[in-house]
Amino acid sequence: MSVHCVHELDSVQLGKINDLCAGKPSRQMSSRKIIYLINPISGTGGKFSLQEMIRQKTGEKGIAYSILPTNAEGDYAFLLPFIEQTAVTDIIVCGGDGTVSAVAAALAGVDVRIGIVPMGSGNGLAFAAGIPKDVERALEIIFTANASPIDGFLINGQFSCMLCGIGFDAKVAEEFASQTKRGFRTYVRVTLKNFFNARPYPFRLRIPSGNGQDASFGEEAFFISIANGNQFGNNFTIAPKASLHDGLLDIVIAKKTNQLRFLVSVIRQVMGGYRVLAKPEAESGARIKIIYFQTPALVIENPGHAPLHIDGDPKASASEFHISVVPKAIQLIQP
Ligand SMILES: Nc1ncnc2c1ncn2[C@@H]1O[C@H](COP(=O)(O)OP(=O)(O)OP(=O)(O)O)[C@@H](O)[C@H]1O
Repeated sequence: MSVHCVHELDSVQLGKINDLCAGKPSRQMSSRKIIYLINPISGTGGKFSLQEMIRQKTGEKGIAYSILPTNAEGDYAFLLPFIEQTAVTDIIVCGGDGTVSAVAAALAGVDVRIGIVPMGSGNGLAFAAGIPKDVERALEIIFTANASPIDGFLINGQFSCMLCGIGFDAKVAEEFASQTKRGFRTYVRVTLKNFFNARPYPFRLRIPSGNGQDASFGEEAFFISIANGNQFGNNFTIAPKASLHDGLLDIVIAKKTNQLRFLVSVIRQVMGGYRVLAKPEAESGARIKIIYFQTPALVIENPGHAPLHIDGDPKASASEFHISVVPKAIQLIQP
């Protein structure tokens, strides 16, 4: 297979991937061909032993494979020619949500299986799908489990597969991205630091109804989460009723209140204490501190220019966000 549009790959990497695609499976070989993408900086652990385990386990299964590094730009379009000519059957992301998100964005709608070996700081999509952090068990799922479709969504044309946030959690994501050390502890430290300075932002939401009678309401809030998966990561389930494949987005609005109530209401939400509202607009002026509802699409006006993150990575914000679900966007290997 000759390859173009692969400026991210050096000649050694290109050689590896061409060998993988050119090789014909022997009688003992599986018909699967896997590309593992390893993020060298995600999470806290070194990735040397991971590479060793991948080599050992994938070799034992008789599956042809290649291991490549991820790239800081999050550009994975170079994978398409390999997949579209059906040579490569599986792309396995060894990294966190940011890496999964960038790979999924490039491969949405493409006929390829995507697997995850959770090696990030939060691993929200992997945990929402029931993929364990233990590398050996995660690899076993890749070898034995089926792939099934999960939704994604678009926010102002940018793809997300797990969760976007506008406001407080985006501020945390922004500061986290500039830390030299990643991992869970860094998340906790940065979250606590920002918590005491958290401030509400003004928002206006419009929820299309399909019959021309859109619901609309304004709200001051610390953050709005738009969730396809159920969590921020680390099993912190901000959208406890979310399903990865129901064609709906779970929207969580943490309304303006004092810092203590903000904390208590978020904890209550994580514990499943707030029900999903059929008419969220009816609750906007009420005492309830978390508004939780489900919708396939919505528009959020953001006049206070609250910051945005997409799947944990900070992104440029906007004064208005148009958000809609993309049903069955990717094929995820999951237990
Ligand atoms: N080869 C690379 N060199 C430097 N940075 C990289 C490389 N590949 C990816 N990145 C960066 O890694 C970041 C994404 O990391 P990732 O989301 O996988 O891990 P994490 O943030 O530790 O975990 P999580 O998102 O689960 O909290 C992106 O900012 C991306 O630019």
